[in-house]
Amino acid sequence: MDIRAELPGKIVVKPGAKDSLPEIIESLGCTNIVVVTDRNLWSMLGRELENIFGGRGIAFSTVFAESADGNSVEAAKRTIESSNACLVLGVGGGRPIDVAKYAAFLSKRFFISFPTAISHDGFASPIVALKDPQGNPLSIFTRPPTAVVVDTDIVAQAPRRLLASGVGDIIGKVTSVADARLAMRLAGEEIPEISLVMAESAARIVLSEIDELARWSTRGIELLVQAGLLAGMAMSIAGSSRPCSGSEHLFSHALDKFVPERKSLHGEQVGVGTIIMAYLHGLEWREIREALLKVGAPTSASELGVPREKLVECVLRAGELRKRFTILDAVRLNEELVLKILRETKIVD
Ligand SMILES: NC(=O)C1=CN([C@@H]2O[C@H](COP(=O)(O)OP(=O)(O)OC[C@H]3O[C@@H](n4cnc5c(N)ncnc54)[C@H](OP(=O)(O)O)[C@@H]3O)[C@@H](O)[C@H]2O)C=CC1
Ligand SMILES: O=C(CO)COP(=O)(O)O
Ligand SMILES: [Zn+2]
Repeated sequence: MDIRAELPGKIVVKPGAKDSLPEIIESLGCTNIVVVTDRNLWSMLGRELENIFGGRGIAFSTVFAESADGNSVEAAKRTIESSNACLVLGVGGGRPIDVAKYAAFLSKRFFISFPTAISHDGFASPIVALKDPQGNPLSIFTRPPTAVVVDTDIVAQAPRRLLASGVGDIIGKVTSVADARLAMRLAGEEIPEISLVMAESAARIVLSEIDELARWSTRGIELLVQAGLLAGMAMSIAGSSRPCSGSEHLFSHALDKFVPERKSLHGEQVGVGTIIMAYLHGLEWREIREALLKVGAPTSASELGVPREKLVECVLRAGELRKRFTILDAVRLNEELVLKILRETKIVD
């Protein structure tokens, strides 16, 4: 099948990578940028970045995106237009990066992704994940980042919970790829093999090196970043999140929609969803559960902070949220069977 894809133009992953930002910005012919971040992260990094940009005559405006919604994107767009910025730099976790990525895309500006934590693979992907007015997932395919710059010194200092969430999101590729292959077999869908192999490889890196990751060593952080880069590029090549988002993500999106009061992170929800969907696929769900336990990611409803009956509802209704063929379209679930699965996989008592 035809492939027509863009990938990130530059990738820098190293300790102190923040110092590479000026040369990358200048290489794009830019001297005036907008930084999209949030107040806490800017209090942590703002002075250093100010010095780095000031020292090279790079002018910048800051936009604080406390939530990833239309208002934040519009505010960022207004600042981009009013300052006639050449480029948008996203600094932070998933929310600021999504707002920066989408505002840059809509304003037709370069976008540099500078994640401060690897809590999922959005830092390296063309995807912006918003919600429609009914709370359904809106997976918007924009463009891959012009550059991905990951300062492993900064990411290594991120709360372990965030990094464990990133591990969960990457492990989810075990079932997202299984769903994609099922869709090709049973629903005649065409998906580039290269994108599936890249997504599978991302999960394999994390699963085969889980003890290194659990130490949160420099090498462990680097492996998580590399897995995220592979996943992001897989989506760029596939032209959608299909290789990296299957039934395990539908479960996560169902939690977002039907349990709005929850406090769990995307990758944490995906990790638990992967246990469930691996069971449905007849895959080795115990390996997945063990890996999540090793990095301290949630493996149960109580750790997600979701009541049992809500969790059952989310499994039963996950398939409603998106027209994307997954294992949920190939099995007939009911409350009793879902409870049996949740008990057998130790997600509920
Ligand atoms: N584009 C994509 O492919 C995807 C996008 N998403 C979107 O991403 C968002 C979820 O992203 P996620 O990262 O899980 O959650 P958040 O963006 O909400 O970040 C979680 C927390 O991480 C904190 N944080 C980030 N970096 C650091 C750091 N280095 N040190 C200390 N705290 C840090 C933030 O703190 P503070 O707020 O105080 O700065 C924030 O409270 C949602 O909007 C979701 O829709 C989800 C999946 C995929
Ligand atoms: O989270 C993602 C990949 O990890 C993006 O997936 P969605 O397209 O389901 O938002
Ligand atoms: Zn994800």
